[in-house]
Amino acid sequence: MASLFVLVLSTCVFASFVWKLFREYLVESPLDRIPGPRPSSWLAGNIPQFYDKTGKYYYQFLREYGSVMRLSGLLGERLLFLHDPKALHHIFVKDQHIYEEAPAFIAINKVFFGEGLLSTLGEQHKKQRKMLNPVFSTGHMPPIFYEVTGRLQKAFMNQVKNGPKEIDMLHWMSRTALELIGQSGMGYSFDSLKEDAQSADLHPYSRSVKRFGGLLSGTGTFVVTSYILPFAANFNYPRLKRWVVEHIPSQWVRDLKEIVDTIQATAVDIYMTKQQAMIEGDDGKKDIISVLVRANASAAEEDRLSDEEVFGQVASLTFAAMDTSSSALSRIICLLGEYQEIQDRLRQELLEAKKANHGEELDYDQITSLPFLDAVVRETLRLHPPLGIAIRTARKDMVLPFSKPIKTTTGASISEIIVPNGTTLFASFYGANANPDIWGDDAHEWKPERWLKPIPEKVAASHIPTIYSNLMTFLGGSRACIGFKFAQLEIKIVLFVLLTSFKFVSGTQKIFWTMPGITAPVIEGDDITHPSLPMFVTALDT
Ligand code: HEM
Repeated sequence: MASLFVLVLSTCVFASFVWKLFREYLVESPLDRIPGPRPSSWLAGNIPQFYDKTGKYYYQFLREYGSVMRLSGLLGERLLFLHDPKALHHIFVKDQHIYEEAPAFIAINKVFFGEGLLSTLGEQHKKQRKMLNPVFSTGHMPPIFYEVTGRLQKAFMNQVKNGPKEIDMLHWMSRTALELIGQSGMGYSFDSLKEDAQSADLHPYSRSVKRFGGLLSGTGTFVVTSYILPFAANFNYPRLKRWVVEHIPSQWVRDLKEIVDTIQATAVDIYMTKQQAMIEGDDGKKDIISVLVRANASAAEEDRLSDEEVFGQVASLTFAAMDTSSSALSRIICLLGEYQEIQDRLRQELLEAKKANHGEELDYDQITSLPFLDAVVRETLRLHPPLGIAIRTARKDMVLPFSKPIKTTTGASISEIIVPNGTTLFASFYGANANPDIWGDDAHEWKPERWLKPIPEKVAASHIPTIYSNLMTFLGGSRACIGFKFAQLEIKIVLFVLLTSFKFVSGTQKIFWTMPGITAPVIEGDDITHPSLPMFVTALDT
């Protein structure tokens, strides 16, 4: 019986390939009749020369992801890489309703996180943002942030009280980020942040999310993520779906199922606790989901989210907040380990602010007004965006204009490009944030002090889709990061607490940062599915 289902499933997948190829190659697009240059091959080796002046981002991207790209090209996908500001403005702002989230991503998110912001499109997504935007602007977070970071500080102190020690910063930043979103987002504790907790003691959610990226990357999983998951996400017979999944004889499928189950079970647990608290009249909690549940209960009928949609936000927010913030924090501390003079200057600013505040923790206004802390955070998020790309799919034949002509591999100069319906577009945040045409010749250097001066006129005039400092790090337009203020505050408070107590020095091993997905540090020679960032930590004499 199980093999019959596998056979039916494979036939459906095969039929969908054939239909795709037929649609791409045999059905004429109106754009085919328009004369004009277009890449001779949408895939092949032309990607770096054609779309990337710097080369750096795409070469690494292709090295780590190249086989997936080639396979998707063979299957008839059209892929377009770009970072031109005008083109990006069209994709994420002007014509954002045409350039939608790639179907495979929406499907993966739906399977794993339910009906939250990460997996909805169009009017449903708009409705969810309308309900959630005010919830995020309430800014009650500092006290709980300090409670969590206080535990982190204690855990570090216990480890280094007898002298400097090499500590995996990524491990600790991930645990801290999860506990921060758990406590301030859901009023839920994922991690006690005890220093002696072993991997097996961590919350199952934490272990599951860590395995999620690794299991879903690589050529082997490409067909599943691009074709089977979209099919599964829209197959609305949950019992049958579960039965099929349980009978597929594959360890990989069993692992994925376990991850989905853990993420969903955690979200259910959190959501049910909230509902119960509401019933019992405990409605004073200020975490994001409690505020959302209350706002939803009193919203007009047409604006109200369903239970599935509120529940979907729990898993979506936890996932969206965890690895992004911990990646950003790890990168900043890694750079401060390399640039000791910048670490000293930053520490001095933080210690002076603490002293001026009589040794007390800084409130929201105080911490957000520290100029050098802000400069270090901005510069790191500019040059090293935790998420390197946004992927969109054109839902109509379009023509995409460039701000200045670019050369094709055949040597022709073009100032716009034809984008047929179905083309997948990869927008490079790194390419846009470090574009020398906008940021100047030192665009690729990490220089926090650039933020202490007025930003170049060209930056302000670039019209990059943005909600943060003319950078694409948190994107712009209707799908921009809803947690960008939360993330900045969290990063600043963790840095404040750690740098006023400890000194950080680079570890002995060489580190490189992976690029597709959320960037993560890996020791050179280690498997990229096991990221880590060992650094020497010393307690300060204060
Ligand atoms: C440094 C940390 C962070 C970075 C760099 C970041 C970046 C981004 C980016 C680039 C997107 C758009 C992705 C796309 O559409 O392709 C996004 C979306 C999102 N982020 Fe963040 N994020 C961060 C932290 C957070 C935090 C802390 C939260 C929650 C508290 C959060 C919640 C979300 C949500 C829910 C979305 C989906 C928004 C939508 O589709 O309407 N993020 N983030």
